[in-house]
Parts: sequence; C-alpha cells; structure tokens
Amino acid sequence: MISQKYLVLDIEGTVCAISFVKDVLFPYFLEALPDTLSRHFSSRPPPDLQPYIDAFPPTVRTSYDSLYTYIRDLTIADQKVSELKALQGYVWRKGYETGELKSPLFPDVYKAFDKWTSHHKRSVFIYSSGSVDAQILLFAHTEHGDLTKGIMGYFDTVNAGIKTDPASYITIANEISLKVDPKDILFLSDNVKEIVAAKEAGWEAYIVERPGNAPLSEEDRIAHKVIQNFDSLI
Ligand SMILES: CSCCC(=O)C(=O)COP(=O)(O)O
Ligand SMILES: [Mg+2]
Repeated sequence: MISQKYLVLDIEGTVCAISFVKDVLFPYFLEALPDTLSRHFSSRPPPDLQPYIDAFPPTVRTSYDSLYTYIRDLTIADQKVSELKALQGYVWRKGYETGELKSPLFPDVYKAFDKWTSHHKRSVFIYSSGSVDAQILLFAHTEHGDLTKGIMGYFDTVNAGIKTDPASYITIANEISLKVDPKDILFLSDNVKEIVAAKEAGWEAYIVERPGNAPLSEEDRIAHKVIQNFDSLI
C-alpha cells in the first residue's frame, strides 16, 4: 500500500507492453496513413483533418509524397513530436471505434485501478508522450472495458511539456492542485530519465520493469525503486 494520494502513470512500458504500441498501434497508423493523406490532398479534404495536417512544417506539406515520407520516417524513428502524436490519435480513433483496436493493459493494472479509485480514494492521472486524445481512446477501449471514469486528468507534451524536463512535473503538480505537496504524488514509468526528472521536481517516482522494456543498469536499480507490477501499491 502506498501513502501518496495522487498517482501519475506513464502508458507505454508501464500500463501496457511496448509491443502493443510498436507492433499494433504504429502499424495500424502506417497502414491508414496513405488513405488519410489522400483524403487530405483530394478535392474535398475533410475539415476535421485540416488542423492536424497544418501542424506539420509548411515545407513538407507541399505534396502527398513529401508529407507521407516525413510522417512515415518520424513514426519509424518513434519521434515523440506533438504533431505526429496528435495525428496518430486522429487515425487510431477509427480503429478503436470499430473494435479493431483494443488496449491490452497488464492484468494488475485493472485490479489496481479498481482499488485505487473505488476503495482507497486515490486520484489517478496519466502522463504520456501520446496525445491526450490518444490516451483517452486507449483507456476507453481496454480489453476489460472503459477505465476513463477512474482517471482525473491527462497530460501530454502539449499541456505539460516533455517528460524528461522537471518543469513539466511542476506544471502537472500545479494543475493537480496548487496546494499539493510534491511528495504526495507518485509517478510510475519505464523510462529512467522521466523518473529522474520527476524526482528533481520533488515527486516520489518508481521505475516499472515490464516484459519487453529496455534493460535497467545496476546503477538504476541502486538509485531508484523498481517494481514489476502494481500489486505492492494497492
Ligand atoms: C497513448 S498513445 C500510444 C503510445 C504512444 O504513442 C507513446 O508515445 C507512449 O509513450 P509513453 O510516454 O506513454 O511511454
Ligand atoms: Mg513509457
């Protein structure tokens, strides 16, 4: 059981496997990309797509080919840039709404959410490089139903900042409550640089070591608390 009232969770490598993002979500996006861009470059471009395309640099928006190559390369390189993340969320919406995409969260996550939100009166927030829209879709369409009722707020690189910058965690703490003691917030992530940034902001932070995550060094294990699931936190 934890003492912190506020929990802030990373997504990829923490509540779901990296393979779900790399082997399911990204391929879905890359497969849908040609059709999405063709519609944008057609004689009747969908108005709701326009702002997502406008966010890319004007020099690459000049033709289908240059925009396609630019976005494909960013995706393959797993660049955490906000315009790419926003477009991915736009494209994934259809997959989630048709049932083609379902988020397979680790089994302990469902159990922990239930306990934290219904019994223990913890407030759960999400902080991911994926866009807020993409985060909401992921939690609304899990293999065990919609978890969004238990989530108090969502943070991404647009409304909070990059995840390796301590200033982002200060922004989030202020959004949670201006009166919050940073020690009362626990951040869980697979990424050691994010854990370091959160701790610099005064938060408690644990590394989550899930199957398929990047290996941790001995120094990481000495410097930080490492957990393999959420069972010890409920
Ligand atoms: C919620 S969107 C899917 C995951 C994603 O695109 C991503 O970049 C996740 O990064 P995280 O910060 O959750 O490790
Ligand atoms: Mg992660």
